[in-house]
Amino acid sequence: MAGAAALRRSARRVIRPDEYTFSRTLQHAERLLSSQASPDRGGVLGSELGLYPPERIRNFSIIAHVDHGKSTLADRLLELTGTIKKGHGQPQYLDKLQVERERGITVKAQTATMFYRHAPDESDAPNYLINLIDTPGHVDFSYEVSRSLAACQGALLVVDAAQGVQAQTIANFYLAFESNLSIIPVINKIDQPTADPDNVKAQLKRLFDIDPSEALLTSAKTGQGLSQVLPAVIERIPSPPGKCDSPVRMLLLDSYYDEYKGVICHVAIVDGALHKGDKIASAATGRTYEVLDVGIMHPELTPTGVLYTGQVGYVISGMRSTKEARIGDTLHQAKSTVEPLPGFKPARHMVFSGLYPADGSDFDTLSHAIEKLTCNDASVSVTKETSTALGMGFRCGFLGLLHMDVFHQRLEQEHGAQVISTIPTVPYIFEYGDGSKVQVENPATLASNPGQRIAACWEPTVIATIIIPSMLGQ
Ligand SMILES: Nc1nc2c(ncn2[C@@H]2O[C@H](COP(=O)(O)OP(=O)(O)OP(=O)(O)O)[C@@H](O)[C@H]2O)c(=O)[nH]1
Repeated sequence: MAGAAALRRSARRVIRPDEYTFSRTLQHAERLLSSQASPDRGGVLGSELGLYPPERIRNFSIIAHVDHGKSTLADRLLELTGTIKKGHGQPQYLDKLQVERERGITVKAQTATMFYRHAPDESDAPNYLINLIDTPGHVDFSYEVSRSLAACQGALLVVDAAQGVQAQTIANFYLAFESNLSIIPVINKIDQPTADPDNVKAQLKRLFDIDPSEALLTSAKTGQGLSQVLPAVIERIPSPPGKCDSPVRMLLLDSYYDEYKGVICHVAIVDGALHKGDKIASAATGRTYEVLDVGIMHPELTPTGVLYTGQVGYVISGMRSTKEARIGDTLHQAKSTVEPLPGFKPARHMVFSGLYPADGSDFDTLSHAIEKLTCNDASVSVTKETSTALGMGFRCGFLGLLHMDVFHQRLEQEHGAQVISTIPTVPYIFEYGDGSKVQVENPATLASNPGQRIAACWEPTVIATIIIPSMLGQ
């Protein structure tokens, strides 16, 4: 235990006259030691999490237009806090899917817990627990963004210093604004020769009424200005609300299926504490489960045995399929009655397409692949359909064309399915002479002779606001 002795020594070296500092530093070292001794119990962080009451927790998202640098900024923050090693050789760490890496886009929101030391505490032990949620920038995935924001009290609004405010900056700003989040503007990529931070500050003032003095100027590439980011998170974003001594109540943010571990739910603990072995119930289905494993994303699944009020982490509770893990559901202590949390707006499917196996005999393989993938992407709707030309297949609803493309690519890459997809269509509503209406997602399902006259037909329209630079408007 030479390492243990060194840790103890380093803990003692930083002892200050202040007793609180002393005990925290020593406790931190002890936790590290116990984790080294029993890594499988979740170690480092098990009982250490108890050192972070809600006032020492910050939960925030990074929101931005696509490619403005969210994932790179997230990498830098993870490095700054020692959550990942510098030069870990895997840029955009939180972009884990192959499709995300190939296309350079974030598709799925990801969470990471960081431990950070913020003045005025004098010890060198971390004194804040910060949960960072990296969200997708493309409009098709705004459903992921709004879900993530429900677990946050604040957001970094990242804007490219050269491109300025773009369409998704506006859409994401309003998502965060409507969720009452504290917004910290971050003007990123100031290293670029065409960067014009003053112009971006003026845009932020004009469009969102953000005081220019609030903007942080950063380069996630060179590291310039990054040291201001986490202090701003701590000083400007409120701590999560919640009652520590109430029975446990948590919001189910996301779920995915792991071949070995089963359904893994991401949760935000709103009230109380959740321990391994606890019995919990779903407010949506009434089913009860035993907590088999619980922990944080640090940045990978790290068992801790417990999660306290205000913390964000994962729970494994023997759910068989992600259909049981309804996103937006409230999980709570079994046998207690609790007020369910508000949940989320359901996903609205904008585009429908038929998916068929390239070889008709592979229907079962495709069916299996779709089932597995929808376990990790609950925003896709799936119904079976049959086409005279293509045989048995599925009609799937997506949030947009990019979402459809990404789903298709994931089916092929992650599940080895060979897929033919039909031309995407939008849902239509037909109204008959008697006033009855029918929504049609697949042209084949519209009765060719319904026995009545079609009085009207509607297709989706959007109410759009077009914002263009004033130069082009003249
Ligand atoms: N010059 C410069 N380039 C940057 C900076 N930050 C990020 N980039 C680059 O900008 C590109 C997009 O960065 P990402 O971090 O993937 O952007 P994102 O906002 O996460 O993109 P999505 O996940 O698709 O929404 C990458 O090529 C980065 O290397 C910066 O501060 N300066």
